[in-house]
Amino acid sequence: MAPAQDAVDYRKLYFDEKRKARHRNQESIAGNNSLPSSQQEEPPIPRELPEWNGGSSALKVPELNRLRDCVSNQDPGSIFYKESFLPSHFCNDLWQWLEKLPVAATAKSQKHGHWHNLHHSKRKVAVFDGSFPRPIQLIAQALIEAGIFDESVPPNHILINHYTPSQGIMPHTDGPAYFSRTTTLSLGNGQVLLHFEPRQKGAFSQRQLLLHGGGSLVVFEGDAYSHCMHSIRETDEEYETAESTCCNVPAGTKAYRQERISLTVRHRFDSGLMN
Ligand SMILES: O=C(O)CCC(=O)C(=O)O
Ligand SMILES: [Fe+2]
Repeated sequence: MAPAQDAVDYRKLYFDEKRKARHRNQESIAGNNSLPSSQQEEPPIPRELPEWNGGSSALKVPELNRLRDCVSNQDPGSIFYKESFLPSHFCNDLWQWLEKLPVAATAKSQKHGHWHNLHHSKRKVAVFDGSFPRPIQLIAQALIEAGIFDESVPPNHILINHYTPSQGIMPHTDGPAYFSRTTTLSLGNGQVLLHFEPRQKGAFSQRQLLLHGGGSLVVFEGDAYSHCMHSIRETDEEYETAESTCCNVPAGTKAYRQERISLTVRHRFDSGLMN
């Protein structure tokens, strides 16, 4: 059957984005070469960050098989999931390190690597943009090693969300400021359901994914990135129950909510602005 006129060619989109990113990198390298050397250095990592005691060697992460780890039936290329992607000792060290990140002086003063409370949702967030301290570098390296990120569009932006058991995130898309692939790692002992719903009613089926804590990895791209919104519901219930649209666990599985920290890793096209 001939493809519909308005169907999105994700292969083309992917290669276009890759080409654009490479072009930007080349431009920024060319630009940097003409700067005085004092201005060529990476933006500094804030000195107030806690010490990292979790070791410096590369993380041993499972090999990913994109076909096997793909969980969405509707669009086999768009959602991948791997439980326990990060080693458990690293998750524990990382949780402790993240809890010690400094807190921004005011809700408005967003600062690289500082926690601040979001005004509208009270959720706590911190951002690393452009330059990464050691534990975040280890994660970025592991994601490149696992083939989730290409070196031409490397992870350069990490948004860390700290949720109480009842908190969630409203339906949204991650938008065009980023390369169209989102990777989220989940820490903590609880679980949540991540909901995908089409931006245009009826365009795709709704889907759910149960995100375990303990270093699980979800990657979404393709229609899940561009044509769906994703969200985590707010609830005061002790657990949520997976529905039949859940891609990775049987319907009826309970997802027990607990305090959770997620790290959303992306390639931002104009990364470094926060510094
Ligand atoms: O915490 C999560 O799993 C989702 C976070 C998210 O969607 C975002 O930060 O854009
Ligand atoms: Fe998001």
